[in-house]
Amino acid sequence: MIRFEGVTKSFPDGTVAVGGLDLVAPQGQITVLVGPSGCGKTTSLRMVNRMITPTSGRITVDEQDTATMDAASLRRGIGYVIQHAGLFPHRTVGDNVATVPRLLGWDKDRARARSLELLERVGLPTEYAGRYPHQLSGGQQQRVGVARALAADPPVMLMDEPFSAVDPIVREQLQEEFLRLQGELGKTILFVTHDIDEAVKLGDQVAVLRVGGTVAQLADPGSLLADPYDDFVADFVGRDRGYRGLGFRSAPSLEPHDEPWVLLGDEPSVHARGDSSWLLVVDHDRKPLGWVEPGRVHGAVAEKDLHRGGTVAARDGSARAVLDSALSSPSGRGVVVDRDGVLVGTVTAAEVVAAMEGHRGRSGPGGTREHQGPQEHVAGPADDKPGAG
Ligand SMILES: Nc1ncnc2c1ncn2[C@@H]1O[C@H](COP(=O)(O)OP(=O)(O)OP(=O)(O)O)[C@@H](O)[C@H]1O
Repeated sequence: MIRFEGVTKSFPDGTVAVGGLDLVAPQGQITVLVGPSGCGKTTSLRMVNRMITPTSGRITVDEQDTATMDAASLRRGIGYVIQHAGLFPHRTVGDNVATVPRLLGWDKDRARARSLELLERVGLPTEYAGRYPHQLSGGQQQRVGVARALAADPPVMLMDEPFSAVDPIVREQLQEEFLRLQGELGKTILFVTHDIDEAVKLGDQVAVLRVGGTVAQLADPGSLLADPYDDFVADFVGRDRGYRGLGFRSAPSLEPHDEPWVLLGDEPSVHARGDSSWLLVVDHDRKPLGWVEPGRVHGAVAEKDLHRGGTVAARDGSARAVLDSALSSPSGRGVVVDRDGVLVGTVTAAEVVAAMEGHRGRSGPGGTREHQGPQEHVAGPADDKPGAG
């Protein structure tokens, strides 16, 4: 656990980068610091491993006051990942990953074995151990950066915009893999980003900071999108937050309809066509492949006949995924599958919305108000807030 208690940082030129930060990053969770440029995210992060010394206040890591610890050993016990990975250019990838284990006195063979294990873990071929950083793509370098931070198995990780310097597709892959890895490792992570979408995707909790380095709101991602504390947070969280917030609500319980289907390679029989101008195509495991217009298919259904635009939603997935499957389906019927990807049936957007409205009627508007407010306590009544309601 990382705890900030009334932490401030003023630089000699008078800039107050952090103006009294109170925040707890709980054990085994990802806490994201997000906010506009210059709001003190990086400064806050770097005070944890004492690359920057706080002006006042206290930071503890697992209840130990960092100010009383030896700075070098504090840093060795904390994984640190930065934008552009910050790899040593003249050291091989393997040696980069082995940096902290070697500093900790591990022998060469053990450090090397650990290095190879970690490269595999972050999805890189072990042959890359012999390469130099410039021989890797940006995304691969970031993976090495993560491997290096994990090398000595630190319980705490600080990550400063680690995925910002790569293109959106690679970034998404890195985020997915990071979440998978965290699912296995359960580190206590403080993660800095300026990208609210990244924050709500990765954070167990998200702290939105104001310029001056104070917490405007600390909340889980679903609550942040459903109930921003004030106009600043609402603006920062951005447009489409109602729709994006559905990503954090479970799919409403509704019974999908049986959907007629045809096997790829078979001819659509009159029975399979049903009344619709669209027919669902599945494989031998009854996993959906796409939709066809039976009137345009001559003979057996072939790959080239398939419309693949529709998304597929897991029955126990998010409300957003189920609604999207209906909205993206050419037939207007969203495909719902079970955990193995096997067809369960279809739902329409109107049915999904009706089910969500029914649920809202039972639970009241606005979702939860837990986790709201600037510093971990419930803020004043909603009516007092500018722009509330
Ligand atoms: N060494 C320094 N001397 C003076 N001011 C500094 C110093 N380092 C940072 N600052 C100022 O402190 C404030 C916070 O900087 P910080 O880098 O923590 O912000 P940030 O939220 O990480 O920003 P960004 O998203 O743009 O990286 C900024 O106004 C910055 O200019």
